[in-house]
Amino acid sequence: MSLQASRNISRFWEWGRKIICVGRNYADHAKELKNAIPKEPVLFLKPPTAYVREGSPILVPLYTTNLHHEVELGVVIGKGGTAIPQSAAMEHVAGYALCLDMTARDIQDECKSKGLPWTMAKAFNTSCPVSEFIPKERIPDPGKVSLWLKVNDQLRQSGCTSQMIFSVPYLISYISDFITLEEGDLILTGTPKGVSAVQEHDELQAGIEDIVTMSFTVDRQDH
Ligand SMILES: CC(=O)CC(=O)C(=O)O
Ligand SMILES: [Mg+2]
Repeated sequence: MSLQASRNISRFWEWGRKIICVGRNYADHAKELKNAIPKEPVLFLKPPTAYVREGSPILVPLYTTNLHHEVELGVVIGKGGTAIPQSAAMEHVAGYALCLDMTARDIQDECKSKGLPWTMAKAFNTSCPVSEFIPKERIPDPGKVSLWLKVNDQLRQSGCTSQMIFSVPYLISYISDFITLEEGDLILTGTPKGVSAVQEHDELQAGIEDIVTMSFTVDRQDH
């Protein structure tokens, strides 16, 4: 198979591209963590080694006792660019994915209090579970879709992307002003309220309306 033929956007997680995450993009979540409502997007990165797919477990790092789920809409970039105007931003979207931004909340709190970056809290292996690729046509308006997440059949998060402070086109334009977006990059757009801790053997299920669902088990890292 030629290199060209092996690069299928519906398997974007295999491409080794950037995962750019937006934090505090829902006022109700910023409030539950006692964070200020941001005036500009709060950004951080995960490496491609953070990806995990259904069938493999989410691993709790040895150094945390408070691993949280954050359900988020992911935007898959189909056409790269720098300084993309908001008016053209949607032309750069190939599709979407349902994502979890797994967060070691105790480590994040410690980093925040020391003024340190969140890398240990956000970027560890398996910190980015993703669903199958959702073609762009299946979500005509990314500003109007509902997301939910259950832990052991109990609903923990339920929100709508209409609650986002910064819209998908705004985020694409804002990010591309200083990080060149490339085909296969993923943008995580932030989480609504309801984040909570998960334990070893928990079953996580999440979905976007009747468009996609996914499930993961939680396991402890063994070394
Ligand atoms: C406080 C956070 O962890 C920010 C974040 O990731 C979010 O989705 O909001
Ligand atoms: Mg998040």
